[in-house]
Amino acid sequence: MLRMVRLTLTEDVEAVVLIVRTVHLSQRPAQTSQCRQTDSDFIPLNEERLQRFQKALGFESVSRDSGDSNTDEIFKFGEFIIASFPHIHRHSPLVTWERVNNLSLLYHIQGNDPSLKPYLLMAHIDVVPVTNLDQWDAPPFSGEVKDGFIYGRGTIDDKNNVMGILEATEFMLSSNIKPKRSFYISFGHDEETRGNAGASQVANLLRQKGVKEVEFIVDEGMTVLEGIIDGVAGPVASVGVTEKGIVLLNLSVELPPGHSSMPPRETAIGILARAVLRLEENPHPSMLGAGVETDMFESLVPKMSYLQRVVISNIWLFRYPLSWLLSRKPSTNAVIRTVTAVTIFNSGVKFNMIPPLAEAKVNHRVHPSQTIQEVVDYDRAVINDPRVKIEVVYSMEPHPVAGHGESDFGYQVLRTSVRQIWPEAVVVPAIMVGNTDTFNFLNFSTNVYRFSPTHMFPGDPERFHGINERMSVKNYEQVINFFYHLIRNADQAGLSPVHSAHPDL
Ligand SMILES: CCCCCCCC/C=C\CCCCCCCC(=O)NCC(=O)O
Ligand SMILES: [Zn+2]
Ligand SMILES: [Zn+2]
Repeated sequence: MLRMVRLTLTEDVEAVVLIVRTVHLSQRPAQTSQCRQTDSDFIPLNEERLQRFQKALGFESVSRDSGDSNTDEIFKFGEFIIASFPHIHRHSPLVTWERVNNLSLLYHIQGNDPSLKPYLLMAHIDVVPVTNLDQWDAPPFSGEVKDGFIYGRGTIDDKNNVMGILEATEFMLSSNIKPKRSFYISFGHDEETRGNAGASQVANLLRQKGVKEVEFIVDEGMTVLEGIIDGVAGPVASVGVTEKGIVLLNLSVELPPGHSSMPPRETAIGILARAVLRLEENPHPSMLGAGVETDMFESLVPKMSYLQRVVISNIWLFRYPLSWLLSRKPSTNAVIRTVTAVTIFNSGVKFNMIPPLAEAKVNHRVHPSQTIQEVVDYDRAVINDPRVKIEVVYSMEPHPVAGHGESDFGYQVLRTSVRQIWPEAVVVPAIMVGNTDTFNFLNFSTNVYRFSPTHMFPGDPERFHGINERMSVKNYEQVINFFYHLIRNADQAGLSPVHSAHPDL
């Protein structure tokens, strides 16, 4: 009897804690409101603009590995950009631009208020190679439109952002609109192979020019997600306010070669296969509750049912079941832990020779609550086999967390711009699960945001570096208008929105 009473009391106390915490979160201030709409605020996706994007997708500007890319195609894509946007490249006295290291591009657009610190927009002009050609619904370098979707490598990574930024800037200049705040645009040419010859050189050049600081930076990143986070209805604009680290490991096993008719009990292939299997079967622990993902879930509260609010408002209590739920999908799993991908596996010389060497590349994307050292130590313990040599090929620690509060100007400019294009969206801070060129620019600003105005539905995250990369025609129009609104909003002294989305968007 006594025990029963004690249990009831404990449950009551927990219930009160849950209710208090839930109420507190749901009382957060509402997000930005919408405002007046005028026609000059909207850039229609006419045939000319659509065709420019399709042509951009036609360049096979592929990066395969450091120093191994289609430089001819990348250069031609640059020439196409220069020829296609006359106000940016020829007519406007406000713009200075140059090629950097022959293949990347840097622009400066002069604003008329020198007291405002400039900002930086980034994107990259290279793409990853195409695989599984026979499974594409349209040729990957065609830019073909099928059932309302534009198909092609680069439609979401990252020619959408390159062309969207250019269209928005060209429209502004051709409409004789002069920005108040200066801005830079950087288009790196080797982001897909770590950006050492592209964005890194652009950063060096900016430093040489005496640029020490920018107000904020926006590069490719997380997206507008709909139906992807279980139980959350409507669009969620996830803005990467930090970025996962990366570590590339080379695992190798060396054993004496010999005749396959007299094999040893274990081969280098078998030993290495067991090591990578152990890594796959022992994922790094969930870091849920330790960082930005907590802010993300708390910002989602307005989109949730009462029961979900209770869970999200008390992650400390529901950490384990919530981690289990999120782990089921690769896209949500990537947000809560350091992930492990065995991406290359090589061995064997001849069918009747015992292999002298087996090698594998293991690519980790490191959660911001962990360090590279912790990840390598964990792997070593999991593999637990001294015959497997573990070498770090390269690594980068996770990025610092950018401000994402009510008074963080860059974040609010992004949030306002998103809400003007997707009025029903909730804007949430998030961890960028992939990597970007921003690591070259971290010394220029603490306000670094990784966001692509790509509207994604279930099945779409797999299109990154995958099969049937595509973007809807309507979404490409939103991309252009998102960047246009962002450029206009960055001119405001305060944070209140000035434009609203076109009704057709
Ligand atoms: C609970 C939160 C759910 C989040 C779901 C995430 C859905 C995925 C959406 C966007 C992911 C963008 C990642 C793509 C990375 C693109 C950049 C890139 O390729 N960089 C190079 C590299 O990382 O190797
Ligand atoms: Zn990219
Ligand atoms: Zn990519």
